Amino acid sequence: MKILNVDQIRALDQYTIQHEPIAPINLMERAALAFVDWFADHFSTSTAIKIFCGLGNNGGDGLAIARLLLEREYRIEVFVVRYAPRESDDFMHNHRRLKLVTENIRYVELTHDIPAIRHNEVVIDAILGSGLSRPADGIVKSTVEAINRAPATVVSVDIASGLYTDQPNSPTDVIIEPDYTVSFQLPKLAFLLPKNGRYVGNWQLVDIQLHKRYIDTSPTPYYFTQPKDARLLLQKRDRFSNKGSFGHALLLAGSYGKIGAAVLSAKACLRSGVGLLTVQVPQCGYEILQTSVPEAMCRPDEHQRVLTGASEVEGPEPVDYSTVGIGPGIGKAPETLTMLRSLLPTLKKPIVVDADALNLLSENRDLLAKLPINSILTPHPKEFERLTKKWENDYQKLDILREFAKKYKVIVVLKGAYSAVTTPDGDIHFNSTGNPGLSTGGTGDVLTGILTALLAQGYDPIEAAVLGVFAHGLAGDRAAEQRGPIGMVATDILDSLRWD
Ligand SMILES: NC(=O)C1=CN([C@@H]2O[C@H](COP(=O)(O)OP(=O)(O)OC[C@H]3O[C@@H](n4cnc5c(N)ncnc54)[C@H](OP(=O)(O)O)[C@@H]3O)[C@@H](O)[C@H]2O)[C@@H](O)CC1
Ligand SMILES: Nc1ncnc2c1ncn2[C@@H]1O[C@H](COP(=O)(O)OP(=O)(O)O)[C@@H](O)[C@H]1O
Ligand SMILES: [K+]
Repeated sequence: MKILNVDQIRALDQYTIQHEPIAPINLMERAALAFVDWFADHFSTSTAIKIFCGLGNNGGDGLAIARLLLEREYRIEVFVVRYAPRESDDFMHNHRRLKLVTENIRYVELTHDIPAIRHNEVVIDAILGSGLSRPADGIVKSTVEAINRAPATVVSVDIASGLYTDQPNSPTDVIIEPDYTVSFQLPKLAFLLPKNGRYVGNWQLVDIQLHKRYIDTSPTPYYFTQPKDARLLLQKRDRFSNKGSFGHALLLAGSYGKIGAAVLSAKACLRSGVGLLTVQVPQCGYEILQTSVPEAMCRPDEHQRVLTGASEVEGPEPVDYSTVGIGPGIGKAPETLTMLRSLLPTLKKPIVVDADALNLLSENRDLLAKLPINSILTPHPKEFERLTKKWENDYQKLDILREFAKKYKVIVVLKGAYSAVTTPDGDIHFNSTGNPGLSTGGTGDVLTGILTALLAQGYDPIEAAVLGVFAHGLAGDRAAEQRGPIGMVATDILDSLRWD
């Protein structure tokens, strides 16, 4: 699914009006109806509702929503925040229509016009939408502050008033902090960025049938991976396949005290369809790995506690494996750095690089240029900051991500809520699956195993990253259903992985 910018959203609106065709006021009615259908599924008619409307089209939506809720016998009070003399045409139209059915419309011009809001009420925030062009001030600011102070449940229409759709807010901006955002048709970039969490709440999309042709032909670097996008990437297994058909992966993982990382990665790799797996662990991990992951072959490193790359056991050279996954639990011993230094230039195919392998790269940046093209790097934000630099805001972070992926011709999976899969072309695919239950040790090791398995099977590296990150989050969502987000652990994700 594409994520469009605010100018494209406006143009999409106009395109739909011209080419469907549909009168602007009817498109607004459709949006209001979609909102009200959602609202009716979440709140009963006994709910006391205060709707705050601005003077643009977001306010117009609010007025139409007010009328439709009245038709459904909700108890509503409407407040128009009169911050300017100008009103949009569709606002005026809906204002007239609402006045025909209720006299209960009040106007907020001064702070003493702002009503008291009680805890069992629901506030619908339709003050400012995607047309925000400057920070909220004056009576808008005072109203937003009053709503934020109130103990009520807040539902924002399209986007929280005061939040920019696709540019950074300043830390001093006053913005609605909703419980829910019900937005129209396409996700907004602002919803996916960590710093905006409290200005978005639980966000939902409602379909208002904006014109598909415009969406399909609009260029954008931003995507939001949906189940159907992921399903399209999944390769079917041939009836006459054998284990040789699905690659032989090499995992370099674990160090003394962190053999669990190697075990989790290995299990995830096997649960993601790899044909054969060899794991190289320090000698101290040999028995652990052979016992807990009998499906994997184990090549003990000649070092007792850390990886050096050398082994007394004969085996293929790393370059001869279908792919290599390196990093989970490896630590940063000098011997391990030496291994990385000699290994990287020998590899020809994309690999997966995670955890301390990334930290070693940050401390030895010359090695970045040695990464095979289209390798997948999976940093969490701290690891990514070490690889690059501190960012001032989430938008700058996206620019840094893109620059890095382009410069080193790698795919970067910046992990977290809505993990951002960034391609060497500068596209960013935000993941839609996963939950805070994944914020627990070992879940990243599972992801490394999954991605290594997909590369070994011959998946295109970008597709492997998008699909693997999606499947990992989905397994996390299944685990959270079973165990709850607090009780779940990385092993539960392994048990929940499914590829159908
Ligand atoms: N395609 C879709 O998705 C559809 C979208 N629809 C709806 O339309 C909404 C967008 O409507 P919109 O463009 O009229 O913008 P909105 O934010 O209501 O108001 C802009 C006005 O506010 C002003 N203004 C700006 N900042 C301000 C501030 N801080 N304090 C005070 N004023 C401020 C600004 O002033 P200006 O910049 O012109 O000086 C302008 O006059 C969208 O969010 C959705 O709800 C649906 O109805 C149908 C389908
Ligand atoms: N709040 C969250 N929502 C969705 N996914 C999350 C969230 N927190 C963490 N994750 C996911 O969990 C994994 C954590 O990886 P990482 O930080 O490397 O953990 P570890 O190194 O302990 O295994 C990543 O895939 C990340 O996207
Ligand atoms: K709003």
